[in-house]
Amino acid sequence: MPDTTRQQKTTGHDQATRHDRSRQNQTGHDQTERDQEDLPVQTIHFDSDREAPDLVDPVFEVSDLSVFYGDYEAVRDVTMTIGRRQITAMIGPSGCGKSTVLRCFNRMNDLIPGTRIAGKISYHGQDLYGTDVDPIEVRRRIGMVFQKPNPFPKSIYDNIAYGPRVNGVRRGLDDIVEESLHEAALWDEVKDKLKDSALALSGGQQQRLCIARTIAVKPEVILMDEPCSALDPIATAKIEDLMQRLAQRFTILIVTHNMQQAARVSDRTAFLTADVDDDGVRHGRLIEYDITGHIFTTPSDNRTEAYITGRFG
Ligand SMILES: Nc1ncnc2c1ncn2[C@@H]1O[C@H](COP(=O)(O)OP(=O)(O)OP(=O)(O)O)[C@@H](O)[C@H]1O
Repeated sequence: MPDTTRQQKTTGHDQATRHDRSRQNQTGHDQTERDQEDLPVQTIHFDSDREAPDLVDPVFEVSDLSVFYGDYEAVRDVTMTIGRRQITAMIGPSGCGKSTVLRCFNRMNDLIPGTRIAGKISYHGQDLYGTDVDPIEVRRRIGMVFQKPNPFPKSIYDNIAYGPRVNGVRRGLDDIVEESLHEAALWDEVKDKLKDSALALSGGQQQRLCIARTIAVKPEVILMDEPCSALDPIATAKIEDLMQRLAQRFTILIVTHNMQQAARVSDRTAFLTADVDDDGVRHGRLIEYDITGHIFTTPSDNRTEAYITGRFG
């Protein structure tokens, strides 16, 4: 394919080096990579002026994490540190274990029978899976927003008030509801219909309602599992704007299939993929974890390069 048909992925990235790496990919890696010469290179826009965050104040430290569903080791040996008030994206091809890893951060996998982990996740230095840790309290501090908006079949008000009520809050609910809806950038759209059913909202509004519901119990961390995959581009843009604002107060981890989204919103990006062991079993692995700008401009691993340029996955 002539070079003129290739799009420049990011500013300042060396075309010759990229081409050389591509050749290595062709010869060096697994069969999931497609024929690179036939495919256009994907354009990922990355704001290169964005400040690179450091990890001086980690919220989570993950070491040698493996996750098993029964005997099946779905994810193997993940080690990464999650910075406070940063947005960390997890990207990678379908089935590489992104959601599996995400669910470990608030022990949601505990709810799936037969699931266990090996290795360690520390939360502010404490073993998240320690025997003295209450998983319910973990899920209050580390909230989750799912792929499909899932409001309760209740009023907008009662959706937001639900979590605080369960936690025993009886006073000041009106303020909590208003603040949470403000923080989720939904207040102006719903302030006159708080008693209406949440199910009457649009998909994008429902997802912001779910974010407001998560915020209402005052978590420190918000996990988002493909939060925009069911939304149109306008609703997606609103959620992305919202994430940027929420990151001033919350630590956010997001799983996304949308690499542009990871490049647009995240401070750090983890690239996972699945490889096949000698027994023919696929295991998810963390290939590369770095500042998002590095992942999308100068990835260290050929497989990351191949994935972000659309050559496999
Ligand atoms: N509840 C479960 N029981 C058994 N295996 C599971 C379960 N959930 C996921 N798996 C397996 O674990 C592996 C990783 O799945 P996971 O859903 O975490 O990947 P993913 O990268 O999030 O995929 P996708 O991008 O398609 O959502 C897959 O092989 C999947 O089939």
